[in-house]
Amino acid sequence: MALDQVDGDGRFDGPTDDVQALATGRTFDQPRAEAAVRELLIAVGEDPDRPGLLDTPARVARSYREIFAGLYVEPDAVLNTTFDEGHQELVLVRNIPLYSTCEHHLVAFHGVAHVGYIPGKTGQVTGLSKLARVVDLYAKRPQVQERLTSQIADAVTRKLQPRGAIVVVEAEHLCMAMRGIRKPGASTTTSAVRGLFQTSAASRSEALDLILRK
Ligand SMILES: Nc1nc2c(ncn2[C@@H]2O[C@H](COP(=O)(O)OP(=O)(O)OP(=O)(O)O)[C@@H](O)[C@H]2O)c(=O)[nH]1
Ligand SMILES: [Zn+2]
Repeated sequence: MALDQVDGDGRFDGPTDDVQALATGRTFDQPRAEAAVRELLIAVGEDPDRPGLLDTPARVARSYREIFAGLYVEPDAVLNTTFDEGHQELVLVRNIPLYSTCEHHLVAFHGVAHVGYIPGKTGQVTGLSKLARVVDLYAKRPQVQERLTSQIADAVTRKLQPRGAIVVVEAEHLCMAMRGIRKPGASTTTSAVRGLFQTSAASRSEALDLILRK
């Protein structure tokens, strides 16, 4: 499967077979999104026919296509690429930049994700970039931070069958910064642990020490 043909924005450049293997069955409706943005501009009291806004509906629609690219791709498929390294200890990718969209307000939350796992008996590992791709694809959906964190941990557990998986997400929610309660700088940390990290406090705290080390 040619996963590198799935760009960060979810566009497919590969042959049809690859698209079928990865597609979720959802599609993006560009004309409908454009019409909705035009309606929204009218609803907020703007004139969508003034020169500065003429291209805005099409532009915003394309932007949504990119921001929600993870709706059209099956994230698990990213983890189909594995290889046998016989490695039996922690693999941890820290500080994976993350941009997602709060499903309550459709504004951004952004920060970093840390993804770690201890390979299963066979020592089967995946490419490091694949962990970042899974983060990216689940982030590019309407989300809440808790679900995003769990979905990443569950995908790693399902696909790699590791002895344990741990995911920590640290993010700032613009819905709490630019509006509403207006607390810029407030940071939310969520974690999801699976397998050994649930049962062994020592393994969990060792991983958390490494993850949160500055
Ligand atoms: N648990 C959780 N809450 C979130 C997340 N993103 C946004 N929220 C919260 O979702 C809640 C939605 O609350 P509502 O009362 O329905 O909406 P609202 O009137 O716009 O709320 P305010 O943001 O407090 O103005 C808010 O408290 C947000 O802070 C998230 O990822 N996880
Ligand atoms: Zn929000």
